[in-house]
Amino acid sequence: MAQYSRVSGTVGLITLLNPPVNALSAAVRQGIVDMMDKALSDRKVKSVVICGHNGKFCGGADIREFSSPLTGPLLIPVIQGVESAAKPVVAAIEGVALGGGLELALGCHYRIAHSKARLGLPEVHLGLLPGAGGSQRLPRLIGVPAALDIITTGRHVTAAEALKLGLVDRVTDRNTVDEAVKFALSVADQSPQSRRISTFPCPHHPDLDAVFEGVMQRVRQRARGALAPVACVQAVAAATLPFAQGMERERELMATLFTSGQARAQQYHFFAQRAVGRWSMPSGARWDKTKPVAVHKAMVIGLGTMGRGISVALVQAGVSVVAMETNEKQLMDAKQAISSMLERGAKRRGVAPALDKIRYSSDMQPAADVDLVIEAVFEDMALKKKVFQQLSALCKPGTFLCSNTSGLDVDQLASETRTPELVVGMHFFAPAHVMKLLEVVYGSRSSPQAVATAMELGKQMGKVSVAVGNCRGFVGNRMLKPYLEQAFFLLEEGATPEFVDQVLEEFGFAMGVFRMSDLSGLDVGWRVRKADGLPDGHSARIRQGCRYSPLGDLLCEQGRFGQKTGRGWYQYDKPGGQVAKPDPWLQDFLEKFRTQHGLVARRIDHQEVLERCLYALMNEGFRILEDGIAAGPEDIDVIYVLGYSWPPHRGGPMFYAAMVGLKKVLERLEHYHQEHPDIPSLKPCNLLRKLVVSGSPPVQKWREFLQKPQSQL
Ligand SMILES: CCCCCCCCCCCCCC(=O)CC(=O)SCCNC(=O)CCNC(=O)[C@H](O)C(C)(C)COP(=O)(O)OP(=O)(O)OC[C@H]1O[C@@H](n2cnc3c(N)ncnc32)[C@H](O)[C@@H]1OP(=O)(O)O
Ligand SMILES: NC(=O)C1=CN([C@@H]2O[C@H](COP(=O)(O)OP(=O)(O)OC[C@H]3O[C@@H](n4cnc5c(N)ncnc54)[C@H](O)[C@@H]3O)[C@@H](O)[C@H]2O)C=CC1
Repeated sequence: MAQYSRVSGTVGLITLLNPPVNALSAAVRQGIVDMMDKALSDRKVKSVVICGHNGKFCGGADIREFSSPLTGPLLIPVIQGVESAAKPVVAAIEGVALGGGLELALGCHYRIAHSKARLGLPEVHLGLLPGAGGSQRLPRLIGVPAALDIITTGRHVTAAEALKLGLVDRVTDRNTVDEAVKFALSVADQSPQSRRISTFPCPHHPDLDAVFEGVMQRVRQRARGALAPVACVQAVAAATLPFAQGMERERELMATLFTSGQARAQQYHFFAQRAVGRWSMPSGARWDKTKPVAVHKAMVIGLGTMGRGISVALVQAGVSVVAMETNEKQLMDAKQAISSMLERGAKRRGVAPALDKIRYSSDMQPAADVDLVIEAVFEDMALKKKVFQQLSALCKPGTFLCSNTSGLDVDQLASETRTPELVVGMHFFAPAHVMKLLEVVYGSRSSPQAVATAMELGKQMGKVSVAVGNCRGFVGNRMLKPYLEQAFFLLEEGATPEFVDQVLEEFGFAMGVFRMSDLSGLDVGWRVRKADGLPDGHSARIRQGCRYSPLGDLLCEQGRFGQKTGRGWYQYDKPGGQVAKPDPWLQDFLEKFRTQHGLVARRIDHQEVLERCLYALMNEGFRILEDGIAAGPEDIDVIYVLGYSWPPHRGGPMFYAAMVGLKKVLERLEHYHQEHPDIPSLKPCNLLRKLVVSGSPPVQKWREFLQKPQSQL
């Protein structure tokens, strides 16, 4: 709803009221219409201010309403009503003006923003475009190139930038509503006619065609099959037409997006990201019942790829860090790398680099005086156990001990300490200062407070933290195993790395499985498999009664570790080279391998690659739910979109399974498992069968079918 009052004698003040972000629900839209009528019909009122309750202008349309038929007045005529008002209307922007919120502000005749306000049109992240006139008014106000940037990236603009762009008329550090009221008084006698953005011509640009062409090319490349970014460019292009025609084009494009599965997937992802914050543990411990401990000082142990990024993320979150490394050369390199990452980050954010927040050490002693430790040494259980023993002896009581292990048993690490309740996994993703995902792994003895503290610290670092149970590979890497396995089997059966990657990239992954493996380094998994007892030079294809592909191990035995060695599933022009090219050596190697094992290459099509890789991965997702390792499908989907480049417009693997149809997924898995009975990951899991028998309920209802995991505490 919206509230109305008259202030300073002649200003009508309309306050949007729909906590927490004053989203434009049907009631709010109706409230705007009614309160505008009131203000316009009140003779004493000469001008109007629109603001938001509780220091937040407006977070946009109410996204929850998108899944049911639209009711109440539509936003487009509501905004048109504001713009066509005969009395000047001023938007007082505090907190956020996003999406429909900014579109409403663009319908006002003046915009005053608080210096800390953020403005933006993030609809593209919801699979939509700014469909309430935003794609038509913004370019008219700030020009096509700047509007294209804001609309296609969905980024938030600071008040300072908004002022520079001409998006707002004034920025203030004072009470924004008071300033807006003063401003409204000062323009009360002026006609708003010349301030109606819909009447502005689209600003001239010397080469608009080239601008659109360049942006469209970039957008298509980045979109990975998403429709919304492309439609955003098409909508802005229509701003060069007369306003009414541009609005018609915006409406057409919006209607296509609005009813697309992609928009549903991206809106699901929006709420899933928020849902994972409401974590719970098998013991019944929950997010709202457990207070995290504030972390002021942390230690990072091991300054390789991960330790460096984690240190940067902590410093940028305002935590003091002691960064520790035993290898002298690594320590020197890390100092340089961390400083330059901090400097680049600070430059981007327009602040001074917090270099004084980090100090370095080559021994463990400083662990005695920190609130939390994150261990990031090699993925070697014996080494990690030793580190945890040392920490247990050194740390003050209450210090949280965390491991960045990619998949080792957190309980085993905890059992090396005197305080297993303070041990959790904090599994970051590379590069750790950039990637938004953090898996927080609770072991059987982790305390709720340790989980809450790690979850909160993740949030402080700008991550989306997902609490997961303890098992080999946790959620993300556990699901990756059957996916990788299928890709290897497909090579054995006749596919090429280029073909498998092409299919997966067309699906929307940023990188196919083989390019991704080359980038991460093939040796990482190889070392883990060797630690598990994999004998060197052993190329057996059946292990413990199940099919096994030794291809990855054989490549490593040849020193082909991927991009870093210049050779892997592809060849690169040099070690560390970026451009992957098909390697004739690999073709030859695969042919010899097939001959050696009596395999005959067959033609493998697009559908088989996609189904075998993705359905095996989803099947493991169902098992993870069945085992209670993830609390719900949303957790898995957030992990896959934010950590493994699953395309957001496909929601995540569990959402995608529901979109494809659980019955179809089940049938195809049954088919492939019949063809390959020695591949257990293709055997459909019981939960999938149960859901199909229950009529394939929507993903939001799956939790009702999950058994409550047994409390391990
Ligand atoms: C047949 C079809 C014909 C079709 C024709 C179509 C024509 C239709 C024309 C209509 C055009 C309307 C177009 C339009 O207006 C589009 C939009 O505005 S889409 C929305 C754009 N806005 C956003 O994307 C902002 C989303 N929110 C955020 O980014 C953040 O929440 C925000 C920065 C605002 C605050 O962040 P933070 O403080 O970190 O809080 P949370 O993120 O945790 O949020 C708190 C709480 O609020 C919920 N929430 C936030 N925003 C919205 C929202 N816009 N709608 C509903 N709910 C919202 C959020 O989910 C949290 O609640 P939980 O319960 O925890 O989930
Ligand atoms: N590289 C990746 O993409 C990811 C790795 N991880 C995990 O993070 C951990 C670290 O991985 P990376 O950074 O890739 O390894 P890395 O090999 O780049 O770095 C490990 C560092 O630890 C140092 N180190 C070894 N023993 C030490 C000790 N006792 N004390 C202090 N430092 C010691 C090494 O000298 C080296 O600099 C592993 O457990 C790995 O599985 C987790 C997520 C992603």
